[in-house]
Amino acid sequence: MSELVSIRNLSFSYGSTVALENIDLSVLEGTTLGLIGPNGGGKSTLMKLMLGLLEPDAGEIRIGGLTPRKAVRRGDLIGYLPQRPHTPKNFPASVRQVVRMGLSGRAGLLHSPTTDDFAFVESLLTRVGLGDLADRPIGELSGGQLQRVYIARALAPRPKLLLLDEPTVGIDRGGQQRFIEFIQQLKVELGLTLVFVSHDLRAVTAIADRIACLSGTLHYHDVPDHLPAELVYRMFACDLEAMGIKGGHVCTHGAAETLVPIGVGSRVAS
Ligand SMILES: Nc1ncnc2c1ncn2[C@@H]1O[C@H](COP(=O)(O)OP(=O)(O)OP(=O)(O)O)[C@@H](O)[C@H]1O
Repeated sequence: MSELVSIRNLSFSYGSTVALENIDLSVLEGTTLGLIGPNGGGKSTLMKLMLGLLEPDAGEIRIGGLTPRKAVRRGDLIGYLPQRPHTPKNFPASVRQVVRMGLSGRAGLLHSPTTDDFAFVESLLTRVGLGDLADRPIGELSGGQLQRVYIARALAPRPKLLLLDEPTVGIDRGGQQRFIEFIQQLKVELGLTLVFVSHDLRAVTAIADRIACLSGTLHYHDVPDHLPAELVYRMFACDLEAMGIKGGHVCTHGAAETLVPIGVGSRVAS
């Protein structure tokens, strides 16, 4: 598997507030990276850097070998599902029209969407379970249905990488489970690579091949099964076992703030 996202020695500050320091991360093609961390840990900042909305102070990010800005401009590399997509009430567009808007990135490459692109949108509408609602004004949809519209829109240009920012916020437990199954299925069907930011440890550990834990620096980058229970307890004040999550060994480091940041492929020692 080749590396689709490569982050090397990345640092970023907002003025005097250091948000990210010396981050090394990689995401292999066809895998899912779950990004976790406490509030203010730098997850959103990393997303913004990956989308080219912020520029690193030091280090670099490459997506498919390109800088994030170039990767976004290419149109068919990165899809993004924002945390709470804004839908103006009475927005005068149908579900199909909103999903087709996602083709504009790809159209930038090809000048105008092809019949093939439109056919792909139709197949996406079916895949996300909105085939019967394609002509419905989006103002009439439920929150869960709207979320599917925006996933389909993000996938319309056929990106290799889909960035999901807290996609299960505001969804009930059953809905979260269905969403996880749904996104896993889409990933397999479309051959996607996913980066999934979430506070929902259950969702992240269920979906991710690897977990990255950020709190200014990188505290963990490895498979979910080795996630140290102690690290989770200190960072999130919650108990892996009580949550029914299969966690790893107990971490012997001190408080989260004093944990030693780790490098790519390694994990906090037991
Ligand atoms: N626009 C901004 N200006 C100044 N500081 C900022 C700005 N955005 C974020 N920060 C700071 O950068 C740090 C990282 O914030 P970031 O939003 O990336 O964390 P996060 O992990 O996404 O948090 P949360 O889980 O609460 O969404 C925090 O200290 C935050 O206060």
